[in-house]
Amino acid sequence: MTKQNVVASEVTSDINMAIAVAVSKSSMFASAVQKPPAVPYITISRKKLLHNLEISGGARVTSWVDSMRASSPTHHKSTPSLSDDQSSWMLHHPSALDMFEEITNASKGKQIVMFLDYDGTLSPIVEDPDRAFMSDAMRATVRKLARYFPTAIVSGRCRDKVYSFVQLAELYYAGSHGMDIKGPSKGSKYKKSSQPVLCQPASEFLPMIDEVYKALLEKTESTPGAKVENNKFCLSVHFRCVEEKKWSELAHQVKSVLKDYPKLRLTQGRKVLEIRPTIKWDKGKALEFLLESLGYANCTDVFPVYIGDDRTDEDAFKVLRERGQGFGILVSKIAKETNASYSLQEPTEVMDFLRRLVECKRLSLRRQFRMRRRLEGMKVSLPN
Ligand SMILES: O=P(O)(O)OC[C@H]1O[C@H](O[C@H]2O[C@H](CO)[C@@H](O)[C@H](O)[C@H]2O)[C@H](O)[C@@H](O)[C@@H]1O
Repeated sequence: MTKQNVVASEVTSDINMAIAVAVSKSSMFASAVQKPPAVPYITISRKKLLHNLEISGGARVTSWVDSMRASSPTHHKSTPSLSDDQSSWMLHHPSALDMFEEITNASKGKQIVMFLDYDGTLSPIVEDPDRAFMSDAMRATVRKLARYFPTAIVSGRCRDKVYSFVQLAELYYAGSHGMDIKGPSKGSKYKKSSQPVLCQPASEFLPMIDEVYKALLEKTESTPGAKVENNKFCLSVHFRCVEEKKWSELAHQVKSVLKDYPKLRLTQGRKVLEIRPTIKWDKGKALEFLLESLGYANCTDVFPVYIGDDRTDEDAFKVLRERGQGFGILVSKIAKETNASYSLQEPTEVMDFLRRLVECKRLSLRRQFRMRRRLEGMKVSLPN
Protein backbone atom coordinates (compact mmCIF):
# COMPACT_ATOMS: atom_id res chain seq x y z
CA MET A 1 0.00 0.00 0.00
CA THR A 2 1.47 3.35 -1.02
CA LYS A 3 1.50 5.88 1.78
CA GLN A 4 0.19 9.37 1.19
CA ASN A 5 0.50 12.54 3.16
CA VAL A 6 -2.34 12.72 5.59
CA VAL A 7 -4.10 16.04 5.33
CA ALA A 8 -4.51 18.26 8.40
CA SER A 9 -7.86 18.47 10.10
CA GLU A 10 -10.13 21.20 8.89
CA VAL A 11 -13.29 23.11 9.49
CA THR A 12 -16.14 21.73 7.51
CA SER A 13 -18.96 24.01 6.65
CA ASP A 14 -22.15 23.42 4.81
CA ILE A 15 -22.68 25.41 1.69
CA ASN A 16 -26.12 25.80 3.10
CA MET A 17 -27.77 25.89 -0.20
CA ALA A 18 -30.30 23.51 -1.57
CA ILE A 19 -30.29 24.52 -5.20
CA ALA A 20 -33.29 22.75 -6.25
CA VAL A 21 -36.45 21.61 -5.25
CA ALA A 22 -39.53 20.05 -5.58
CA VAL A 23 -42.73 18.64 -5.48
CA SER A 24 -43.74 15.09 -5.73
CA LYS A 25 -44.77 13.22 -2.60
CA SER A 26 -44.63 9.89 -4.41
CA SER A 27 -42.58 6.95 -3.21
CA MET A 28 -39.06 6.79 -4.63
CA PHE A 29 -38.28 3.18 -3.94
CA ALA A 30 -37.78 1.51 -7.24
CA SER A 31 -35.79 -1.48 -6.14
CA ALA A 32 -36.15 -1.80 -2.40
CA VAL A 33 -36.55 -5.43 -1.45
CA GLN A 34 -37.60 -4.56 2.06
CA LYS A 35 -40.28 -1.91 1.76
CA PRO A 36 -39.04 1.33 3.29
CA PRO A 37 -41.16 4.42 3.96
CA ALA A 38 -42.04 6.80 1.11
CA VAL A 39 -39.41 9.47 0.41
CA PRO A 40 -40.64 12.95 -0.49
CA TYR A 41 -38.48 15.57 -2.17
CA ILE A 42 -37.00 18.41 -0.18
CA THR A 43 -39.14 21.46 -0.79
CA ILE A 44 -38.13 25.10 -0.62
CA SER A 45 -40.03 28.19 -1.64
CA ARG A 46 -39.99 29.53 -5.20
CA LYS A 47 -38.45 32.77 -3.93
CA LYS A 48 -35.61 30.91 -2.27
CA LEU A 49 -35.16 28.72 -5.34
CA LEU A 50 -34.77 31.74 -7.61
CA HIS A 51 -32.38 33.30 -5.13
CA ASN A 52 -30.29 30.16 -4.98
CA LEU A 53 -30.21 29.81 -8.71
CA GLU A 54 -28.91 33.33 -9.19
CA ILE A 55 -25.54 32.30 -10.47
CA SER A 56 -24.57 35.09 -12.80
CA GLY A 57 -25.00 37.85 -10.21
CA GLY A 58 -21.96 36.63 -8.34
CA ALA A 59 -23.28 37.08 -4.80
CA ARG A 60 -24.22 33.46 -4.29
CA VAL A 61 -21.02 32.22 -5.84
CA THR A 62 -19.13 34.48 -3.44
CA SER A 63 -20.82 32.77 -0.52
CA TRP A 64 -19.89 29.38 -1.99
CA VAL A 65 -16.29 30.46 -2.17
CA ASP A 66 -16.40 31.83 1.38
CA SER A 67 -17.69 28.49 2.47
CA MET A 68 -15.01 26.66 0.49
CA ARG A 69 -12.41 28.91 2.18
CA ALA A 70 -13.80 28.18 5.61
CA SER A 71 -13.02 24.52 5.03
CA SER A 72 -9.35 25.27 4.42
CA PRO A 73 -6.86 24.63 7.24
CA THR A 74 -4.92 27.75 6.25
CA HIS A 75 -7.90 29.78 7.41
CA HIS A 76 -8.05 28.44 10.94
CA LYS A 77 -7.83 31.06 13.61
CA SER A 78 -5.25 30.21 16.23
CA THR A 79 -6.10 32.89 18.74
CA PRO A 80 -6.35 32.38 22.50
CA SER A 81 -10.12 32.77 22.25
CA LEU A 82 -10.31 29.76 19.94
CA SER A 83 -8.56 27.61 22.52
CA ASP A 84 -11.09 28.87 25.11
CA ASP A 85 -13.83 27.83 22.73
CA GLN A 86 -12.07 24.53 22.26
CA SER A 87 -12.00 23.84 26.01
CA SER A 88 -15.63 24.72 26.44
CA TRP A 89 -16.51 22.57 23.41
CA MET A 90 -14.59 19.65 24.94
CA LEU A 91 -16.65 20.04 28.10
CA HIS A 92 -19.80 19.55 26.06
CA HIS A 93 -18.36 16.90 23.76
CA PRO A 94 -15.82 15.03 25.90
CA SER A 95 -13.52 12.41 24.49
CA ALA A 96 -15.29 9.07 24.05
CA LEU A 97 -12.09 7.46 25.31
CA ASP A 98 -12.13 9.46 28.55
CA MET A 99 -15.84 8.71 29.00
CA PHE A 100 -15.54 5.05 28.06
CA GLU A 101 -16.88 3.67 31.34
CA GLU A 102 -19.85 5.99 31.32
CA ILE A 103 -20.63 4.93 27.77
CA THR A 104 -20.43 1.21 28.46
CA ASN A 105 -22.53 1.63 31.61
CA ALA A 106 -25.23 3.36 29.57
CA SER A 107 -25.23 0.48 27.09
CA LYS A 108 -25.55 -2.27 29.73
CA GLY A 109 -28.31 -4.76 28.93
CA LYS A 110 -28.76 -3.27 25.46
CA GLN A 111 -27.71 -4.41 22.03
CA ILE A 112 -25.02 -2.08 20.69
CA VAL A 113 -25.31 -1.49 16.93
CA MET A 114 -22.30 0.20 15.31
CA PHE A 115 -22.46 2.71 12.45
CA LEU A 116 -19.14 3.89 11.02
CA ASP A 117 -18.47 6.59 8.47
CA TYR A 118 -15.49 5.87 6.21
CA ASP A 119 -13.38 8.89 5.13
CA GLY A 120 -11.89 10.76 8.06
CA THR A 121 -13.24 8.14 10.48
CA LEU A 122 -11.79 4.78 9.46
CA SER A 123 -9.23 6.22 7.05
CA PRO A 124 -7.24 9.43 7.38
CA ILE A 125 -8.03 12.29 4.99
CA VAL A 126 -5.56 12.23 2.09
CA GLU A 127 -5.16 14.25 -1.10
CA ASP A 128 -6.17 11.57 -3.58
CA PRO A 129 -9.64 10.12 -2.85
CA ASP A 130 -8.71 6.95 -4.75
CA ARG A 131 -5.95 6.25 -2.27
CA ALA A 132 -7.84 6.73 0.99
CA PHE A 133 -6.94 3.28 2.26
CA MET A 134 -7.70 2.09 5.75
CA SER A 135 -4.88 0.41 7.64
CA ASP A 136 -4.74 -3.35 8.13
CA ALA A 137 -4.91 -2.74 11.88
CA MET A 138 -8.14 -0.77 11.46
CA ARG A 139 -9.59 -3.52 9.24
CA ALA A 140 -8.72 -6.18 11.83
CA THR A 141 -10.38 -4.05 14.52
CA VAL A 142 -13.58 -3.58 12.50
CA ARG A 143 -13.62 -7.33 11.73
CA LYS A 144 -13.50 -8.10 15.48
CA LEU A 145 -16.11 -5.45 16.18
CA ALA A 146 -18.53 -7.10 13.74
CA ARG A 147 -18.10 -10.42 15.59
CA TYR A 148 -19.68 -8.85 18.66
CA PHE A 149 -22.00 -6.15 17.29
CA PRO A 150 -24.02 -5.61 14.10
CA THR A 151 -21.85 -3.15 12.15
CA ALA A 152 -22.58 -0.88 9.19
CA ILE A 153 -20.36 1.39 7.11
CA VAL A 154 -22.22 4.57 6.13
CA SER A 155 -20.40 6.60 3.48
CA GLY A 156 -20.81 9.32 0.87
CA ARG A 157 -18.88 7.12 -1.52
CA CYS A 158 -20.21 4.66 -4.04
CA ARG A 159 -21.02 1.44 -2.14
CA ASP A 160 -18.76 -0.73 -4.30
CA LYS A 161 -15.88 1.67 -3.83
CA VAL A 162 -16.17 1.78 -0.05
CA TYR A 163 -16.50 -2.02 -0.03
CA SER A 164 -13.27 -2.27 -2.04
CA PHE A 165 -11.52 -0.26 0.70
CA VAL A 166 -13.03 -2.07 3.70
CA GLN A 167 -13.21 -5.60 2.25
CA LEU A 168 -15.29 -7.13 5.02
CA ALA A 169 -18.22 -9.17 3.66
CA GLU A 170 -19.92 -9.53 7.04
CA LEU A 171 -20.81 -5.82 7.32
CA TYR A 172 -23.80 -3.77 6.16
CA TYR A 173 -22.87 -1.03 3.67
CA ALA A 174 -24.73 2.21 3.00
CA GLY A 175 -23.07 4.06 0.11
CA SER A 176 -24.00 7.34 -1.67
CA HIS A 177 -24.78 9.08 1.66
CA GLY A 178 -27.14 6.25 2.60
CA MET A 179 -28.96 6.07 -0.75
CA ASP A 180 -27.57 2.61 -1.55
CA ILE A 181 -27.90 0.13 1.30
CA LYS A 182 -27.04 -3.55 1.18
CA GLY A 183 -26.72 -6.21 3.82
CA PRO A 184 -24.13 -9.02 3.86
CA SER A 185 -24.71 -11.34 0.86
CA LYS A 186 -24.52 -14.42 3.06
CA GLY A 187 -27.03 -12.95 5.51
CA SER A 188 -26.23 -11.84 9.02
CA LYS A 189 -26.27 -13.65 12.36
CA TYR A 190 -27.79 -10.49 13.84
CA LYS A 191 -30.78 -10.21 11.56
CA LYS A 192 -33.99 -11.72 12.85
CA SER A 193 -35.73 -12.17 9.47
CA SER A 194 -34.10 -13.79 6.45
CA GLN A 195 -35.30 -11.10 4.04
CA PRO A 196 -32.33 -9.64 2.11
CA VAL A 197 -31.51 -6.00 2.82
CA LEU A 198 -31.38 -3.73 -0.21
CA CYS A 199 -32.58 -0.15 -0.38
CA GLN A 200 -31.99 2.30 -3.25
CA PRO A 201 -34.39 5.20 -2.79
CA ALA A 202 -32.80 7.35 -5.52
CA SER A 203 -32.62 4.77 -8.31
CA GLU A 204 -34.67 6.93 -10.69
CA PHE A 205 -31.88 9.53 -10.53
CA LEU A 206 -29.21 7.23 -11.98
CA PRO A 207 -29.46 8.50 -15.60
CA MET A 208 -29.48 12.13 -14.40
CA ILE A 209 -26.45 11.60 -12.17
CA ASP A 210 -24.54 10.00 -15.06
CA GLU A 211 -25.43 12.89 -17.33
CA VAL A 212 -24.34 15.48 -14.77
CA TYR A 213 -21.14 13.53 -14.09
CA LYS A 214 -20.18 13.78 -17.77
CA ALA A 215 -21.12 17.47 -17.92
CA LEU A 216 -19.06 18.23 -14.80
CA LEU A 217 -16.04 16.32 -16.11
CA GLU A 218 -16.14 18.40 -19.26
CA LYS A 219 -16.86 21.70 -17.54
CA THR A 220 -14.20 21.40 -14.85
CA GLU A 221 -11.51 20.02 -17.16
CA SER A 222 -9.92 23.47 -17.45
CA THR A 223 -9.50 23.81 -13.66
CA PRO A 224 -6.21 22.20 -12.64
CA GLY A 225 -6.55 19.87 -9.66
CA ALA A 226 -10.36 19.59 -9.78
CA LYS A 227 -11.58 16.02 -9.56
CA VAL A 228 -15.09 14.77 -10.18
CA GLU A 229 -16.00 11.50 -8.50
CA ASN A 230 -19.02 9.43 -9.47
CA ASN A 231 -20.54 8.00 -6.32
CA LYS A 232 -23.43 6.35 -8.21
CA PHE A 233 -26.42 8.16 -6.66
CA CYS A 234 -24.45 11.35 -5.97
CA LEU A 235 -21.35 13.14 -7.17
CA SER A 236 -18.33 14.79 -5.57
CA VAL A 237 -16.33 17.67 -6.99
CA HIS A 238 -13.08 17.77 -5.06
CA PHE A 239 -11.19 21.04 -4.68
CA ARG A 240 -8.50 19.90 -2.23
CA CYS A 241 -5.88 20.10 -4.99
CA VAL A 242 -7.23 23.25 -6.67
CA GLU A 243 -5.36 26.52 -6.07
CA GLU A 244 -7.47 28.82 -3.91
CA LYS A 245 -7.52 31.55 -6.53
CA LYS A 246 -9.33 29.07 -8.83
CA TRP A 247 -12.07 28.12 -6.36
CA SER A 248 -14.47 30.77 -7.55
CA GLU A 249 -14.00 29.64 -11.15
CA LEU A 250 -14.74 26.06 -10.09
CA ALA A 251 -17.84 27.14 -8.15
CA HIS A 252 -19.09 28.94 -11.28
CA GLN A 253 -18.46 25.86 -13.40
CA VAL A 254 -20.38 23.60 -11.04
CA LYS A 255 -23.26 26.05 -10.73
CA SER A 256 -23.51 26.50 -14.47
CA VAL A 257 -24.04 22.75 -14.86
CA LEU A 258 -26.48 22.44 -11.97
CA LYS A 259 -28.76 25.26 -13.06
CA ASP A 260 -30.34 22.83 -15.55
CA TYR A 261 -31.01 20.22 -12.87
CA PRO A 262 -33.41 21.59 -10.27
CA LYS A 263 -33.91 18.12 -8.81
CA LEU A 264 -30.32 18.02 -7.64
CA ARG A 265 -28.96 19.86 -4.63
CA LEU A 266 -25.54 20.86 -3.50
CA THR A 267 -23.89 20.49 -0.11
CA GLN A 268 -20.29 20.79 1.02
CA GLY A 269 -18.03 18.36 2.79
CA ARG A 270 -14.32 18.40 3.51
CA LYS A 271 -12.87 20.27 0.50
CA VAL A 272 -15.57 18.76 -1.64
CA LEU A 273 -18.79 19.97 -3.27
CA GLU A 274 -21.39 17.22 -3.14
CA ILE A 275 -24.27 16.95 -5.58
CA ARG A 276 -27.23 14.74 -4.80
CA PRO A 277 -30.94 14.23 -5.42
CA THR A 278 -33.37 16.44 -3.52
CA ILE A 279 -35.11 13.45 -1.95
CA LYS A 280 -35.41 13.49 1.82
CA TRP A 281 -32.98 10.69 2.41
CA ASP A 282 -29.69 10.95 4.22
CA LYS A 283 -27.40 9.09 6.58
CA GLY A 284 -29.95 9.51 9.38
CA LYS A 285 -32.65 7.80 7.32
CA ALA A 286 -30.17 5.08 6.43
CA LEU A 287 -29.48 4.49 10.14
CA GLU A 288 -33.21 4.19 10.84
CA PHE A 289 -33.70 1.87 7.89
CA LEU A 290 -30.87 -0.38 9.06
CA LEU A 291 -32.15 -0.50 12.64
CA GLU A 292 -35.54 -1.51 11.26
CA SER A 293 -34.03 -4.16 8.97
CA LEU A 294 -32.18 -5.62 11.94
CA GLY A 295 -35.45 -5.85 13.85
CA TYR A 296 -34.76 -3.02 16.32
CA ALA A 297 -37.29 -0.47 15.06
CA ASN A 298 -39.37 -0.25 18.21
CA CYS A 299 -36.94 -1.75 20.70
CA THR A 300 -36.00 0.05 23.85
CA ASP A 301 -33.03 -2.24 24.44
CA VAL A 302 -30.98 -1.16 21.44
CA PHE A 303 -27.98 1.15 21.70
CA PRO A 304 -26.85 2.57 18.34
CA VAL A 305 -23.44 4.24 18.19
CA TYR A 306 -22.60 6.37 15.15
CA ILE A 307 -19.05 7.62 14.53
CA GLY A 308 -18.40 10.20 11.80
CA ASP A 309 -16.44 13.32 10.96
CA ASP A 310 -18.45 15.25 8.39
CA ARG A 311 -21.53 17.47 7.94
CA THR A 312 -23.45 14.58 6.39
CA ASP A 313 -22.95 12.55 9.58
CA GLU A 314 -24.88 15.19 11.51
CA ASP A 315 -28.14 13.80 10.07
CA ALA A 316 -27.41 10.52 11.82
CA PHE A 317 -26.32 12.21 15.08
CA LYS A 318 -29.57 14.14 15.05
CA VAL A 319 -31.66 11.00 14.61
CA LEU A 320 -29.96 9.44 17.63
CA ARG A 321 -30.60 12.54 19.73
CA GLU A 322 -34.24 12.59 18.69
CA ARG A 323 -34.69 8.88 19.41
CA GLY A 324 -32.95 9.32 22.76
CA GLN A 325 -31.05 6.12 22.03
CA GLY A 326 -27.32 5.57 21.87
CA PHE A 327 -25.21 8.56 20.79
CA GLY A 328 -23.03 10.07 18.13
CA ILE A 329 -19.26 10.56 18.25
CA LEU A 330 -17.75 13.32 16.13
CA VAL A 331 -14.23 12.77 14.85
CA SER A 332 -12.64 16.19 14.97
CA LYS A 333 -9.62 17.96 16.39
CA ILE A 334 -11.40 21.27 16.42
CA ALA A 335 -14.61 22.65 17.90
CA LYS A 336 -17.58 22.27 15.55
CA GLU A 337 -21.28 22.68 15.96
CA THR A 338 -22.58 19.14 16.25
CA ASN A 339 -25.36 16.89 17.44
CA ALA A 340 -22.84 14.30 18.54
CA SER A 341 -22.42 13.73 22.27
CA TYR A 342 -18.77 12.77 22.35
CA SER A 343 -15.65 13.36 20.29
CA LEU A 344 -12.55 11.57 19.11
CA GLN A 345 -9.67 13.39 17.49
CA GLU A 346 -8.70 11.17 14.57
CA PRO A 347 -9.00 7.68 13.09
CA THR A 348 -6.31 6.25 15.40
CA GLU A 349 -8.48 7.25 18.37
CA VAL A 350 -11.48 5.69 16.64
CA MET A 351 -9.49 2.45 16.44
CA ASP A 352 -8.60 2.65 20.17
CA PHE A 353 -12.24 3.21 21.04
CA LEU A 354 -13.43 0.27 18.90
CA ARG A 355 -10.74 -1.98 20.39
CA ARG A 356 -11.84 -1.09 23.91
CA LEU A 357 -15.45 -1.85 23.01
CA VAL A 358 -14.45 -5.27 21.69
CA GLU A 359 -12.33 -6.01 24.76
CA CYS A 360 -15.08 -4.92 27.11
CA LYS A 361 -17.64 -7.14 25.37
CA ARG A 362 -15.22 -10.09 25.34
CA LEU A 363 -14.61 -9.78 29.08
CA SER A 364 -18.30 -9.46 29.81
CA LEU A 365 -19.10 -12.58 27.74
CA ARG A 366 -16.33 -14.46 29.52
CA ARG A 367 -17.76 -13.42 32.91
CA GLN A 368 -21.23 -14.55 31.85
CA PHE A 369 -19.85 -17.87 30.64
CA ARG A 370 -18.02 -18.52 33.94
CA MET A 371 -21.11 -17.59 35.91
CA ARG A 372 -23.24 -19.99 33.86
CA ARG A 373 -20.70 -22.79 34.37
CA ARG A 374 -20.70 -22.11 38.10
CA LEU A 375 -24.50 -22.18 38.26
CA GLU A 376 -24.58 -25.39 36.22
CA GLY A 377 -22.02 -26.91 38.59
CA MET A 378 -24.19 -25.92 41.55
CA LYS A 379 -27.21 -27.54 39.93
CA VAL A 380 -25.27 -30.77 39.35
CA SER A 381 -24.12 -30.91 42.98
CA LEU A 382 -27.57 -30.11 44.46
CA PRO A 383 -29.22 -33.21 46.06
CA ASN A 384 -32.51 -34.32 44.48
O1 LIG B 1 -19.13 9.82 4.11
P1 LIG B 1 -17.66 9.63 3.92
O2 LIG B 1 -17.24 8.20 3.89
O3 LIG B 1 -16.87 10.44 4.91
O4 LIG B 1 -17.36 10.23 2.47
C1 LIG B 1 -17.38 11.65 2.25
C2 LIG B 1 -16.49 11.97 1.07
O5 LIG B 1 -15.25 11.31 1.33
C3 LIG B 1 -14.26 11.34 0.31
O6 LIG B 1 -13.71 12.65 0.26
C4 LIG B 1 -13.01 13.01 1.44
O7 LIG B 1 -11.89 12.15 1.63
C5 LIG B 1 -10.88 12.24 0.60
C6 LIG B 1 -9.81 11.19 0.88
O8 LIG B 1 -9.27 11.35 2.15
C7 LIG B 1 -10.33 13.66 0.54
O9 LIG B 1 -9.37 13.78 -0.49
C8 LIG B 1 -11.48 14.64 0.28
O10 LIG B 1 -11.01 15.97 0.33
C9 LIG B 1 -12.57 14.46 1.34
O11 LIG B 1 -13.69 15.27 1.05
C10 LIG B 1 -14.83 10.89 -1.01
O12 LIG B 1 -13.85 11.03 -2.00
C11 LIG B 1 -16.09 11.65 -1.36
O13 LIG B 1 -16.64 11.16 -2.55
C12 LIG B 1 -17.10 11.45 -0.22
O14 LIG B 1 -18.30 12.14 -0.51
